[in-house]
Amino acid sequence: MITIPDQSIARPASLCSIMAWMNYLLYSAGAIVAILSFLFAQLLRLKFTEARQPIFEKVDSVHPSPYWCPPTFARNVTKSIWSTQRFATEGYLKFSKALDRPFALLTTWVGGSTVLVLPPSKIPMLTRPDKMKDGSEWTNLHGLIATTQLAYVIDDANIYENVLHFDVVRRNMAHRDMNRLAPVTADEIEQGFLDSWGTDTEWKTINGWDGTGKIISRAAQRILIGLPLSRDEKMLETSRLYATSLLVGGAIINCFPPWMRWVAAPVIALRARYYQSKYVKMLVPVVEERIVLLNRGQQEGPDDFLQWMLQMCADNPEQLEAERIALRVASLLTPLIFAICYVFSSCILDIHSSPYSAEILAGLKEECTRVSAEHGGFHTSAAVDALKRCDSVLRESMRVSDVQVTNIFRDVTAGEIDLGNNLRVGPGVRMLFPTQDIHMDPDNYPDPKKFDAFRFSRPFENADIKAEGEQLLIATPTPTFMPFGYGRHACPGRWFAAQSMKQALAYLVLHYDVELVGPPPKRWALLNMMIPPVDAKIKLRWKA
Ligand code: HEM
Repeated sequence: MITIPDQSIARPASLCSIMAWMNYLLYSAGAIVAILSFLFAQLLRLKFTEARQPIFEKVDSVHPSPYWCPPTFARNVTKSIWSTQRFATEGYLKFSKALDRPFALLTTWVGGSTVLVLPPSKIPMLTRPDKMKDGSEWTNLHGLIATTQLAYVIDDANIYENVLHFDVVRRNMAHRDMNRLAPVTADEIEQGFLDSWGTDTEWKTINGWDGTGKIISRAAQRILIGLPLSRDEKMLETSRLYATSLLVGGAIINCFPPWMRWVAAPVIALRARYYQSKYVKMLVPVVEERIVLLNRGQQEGPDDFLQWMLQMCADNPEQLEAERIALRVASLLTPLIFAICYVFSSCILDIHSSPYSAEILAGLKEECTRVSAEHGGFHTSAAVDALKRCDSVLRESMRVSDVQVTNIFRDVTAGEIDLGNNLRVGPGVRMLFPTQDIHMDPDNYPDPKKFDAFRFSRPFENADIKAEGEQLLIATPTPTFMPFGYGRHACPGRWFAAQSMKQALAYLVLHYDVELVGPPPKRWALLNMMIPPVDAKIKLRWKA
C-alpha cells in the first residue's frame, strides 16, 4: 500500500515549531531581563539602602564591603554557597590566628549577608549568662531556628520560641540519668541490629549511611516516644525522612538570601512539612491516650521523653494539647535522630576508610570483649564509661567529620556586647565560632587531617608515656573540641548521644565484620553545612 504524506498537516506543524521556538526565545529573553533587573535592583539596594551593622565597618573582612564594590560583594555572597568552608579557613588563618581579631564572613544566611566570626580567645564568653546586668543580651535560639528554618515548617511559633522541651532534656537526660537509660538503649540497639543487619554469615552490601543510621535512630526513638510506636517501621522511616528533609531543606533555604526566601522557602519546606504531618498524625493518638491517663491522676507512665514532657505540662492547659506536644517531640527529631545518625554513621565510615582500620578494629575488639566480660554486657553506664577506646574513636570522628563549618551561634538581642579593643556589637548581628578550623588546627592537634582513632585514649594506656590528668571524653567540650557547643548552652543531650553511640559501636565491633565498598567517601560543604556521604556503601556479615 502506498502512503501519501499528509501535506496539509506537515506545513502547519513546521510553522508551529518555529512559532514555539520564537515563543521560547521570547520567554527566555524576558526571564533573563527580569533576573538581571532584579539583580541590578538588589545591587542598588545593597549600595544605598541596606543598613549595614556598624561593627562590620570596623572589623577585617575576607572580602571587600558592599560600599567598596557592590558587584564584587554580591558575587562573593553568592560564592559563599559553595565556598564558605574555604572563606572561613582563609579568615581563620589571616585574622583569628594571626591577629586574634574577629572577622566578617560573607554568607547568604542572614540579612546584611555578613556574620561575625569570633576568634578562639573569645570562647570563654560562652560561659556568660544570656542576660547581663549592663542590659546586654544574646541568644543561641535564633541561630538554632535559622539552621533548619523552622518557621517555614512549623506554623505554631510557640514550639520553637518557647522551648520547654529543652528543659525536659536538661532535667531527664543529664549525666546522672544515663544509668537508668543504659539498659533500654542496649536492648534496643541489639534488637535493631538483629532486625536490620541480621545474622547471615554471608557478605551482603547495604547503604552505609542509612544502614548505620537506622540502628542508632531506633534506639533514640525508643527513648523519645517509647514502645510499641518506637518500633513501628513506618514511624521510624517517617522520623528519619523528616529529620533529614528538615535539615537539608534548611541548608537549601539558607542558600537564598532572606529577601528571596518568601518565594523559595515555602516550596522547599513542603517535603519536611509532609513528613512532619505524617509523624504528628501517627503520634497524636498515643499522646491523647496518655493525656487521658494523666488527667485521671495517673502521673507515672513509661520512662520516655513524651511522658516527661506531659508531666512537665500537666498544670499548663495551654501546653497540654496533643498536637502541640506531638510537634514538640517532632522538633527534637533533628538533634535526636539526624545529629546522632550523622555522627555515628560518619564514625563507621571514618574507621573503615582509614588505612589503619585493621589495627583500630583489633584495638576496639580487645576492649569491648574485656569490658563486656567484666560487666556482663553494656547495660550499665559503668560498662559504657569503661569503653575508653570507643569513646576516643567517636570523639576523633566528631573532630574530623564536623557537621558544620562554623558553629555556636549567638545573636545580640539587646544592648551591646563588648568584645574588647573598642569593638561593641549591637542587636541584629550573628556571632559564631570557626569550629571546624579550630578542630583542624595543627597547633591544637598534631597531624590534624589524620583520623587517629586512639588519639585521646592512647596517652592513658601507654605505660611509657602515661599522661597526667584524665582522658577527655566525647561529652566533655573544651575550647579545642566543640561539636556539642561549649559553655552555658552546650548540648544537654550529649551524654545520651555519647552513651548510645558507644553501645552501638561496641555491639557492631563484637558481632559484625564490616568493609567499605569503593573508595573512601568524600564530604562537601553547602554553605555552612557539611553534606554527608549518603551514597557510601558497606558490606557486612555476622561474625561466625
Ligand atoms: C551527636 C549528636 C548531637 C550533636 C552533635 C549535638 C550538637 C549540638 C550543638 C552544637 C548545640 C548548640 C550548642 C550551643 O549553641 O552552644 C546543641 C544544642 C542542643 N542540643 Fe544537641 N547535639 C546532639 C544530640 C542531641 C540530643 C540527643 C539531644 C536531645 C535529646 C539534643 C538536644 C539539644 C538541645 C535541647 C540543645 C539546646 C541547648 C540550649 O539551648 O541550651 N542534642 N546540640
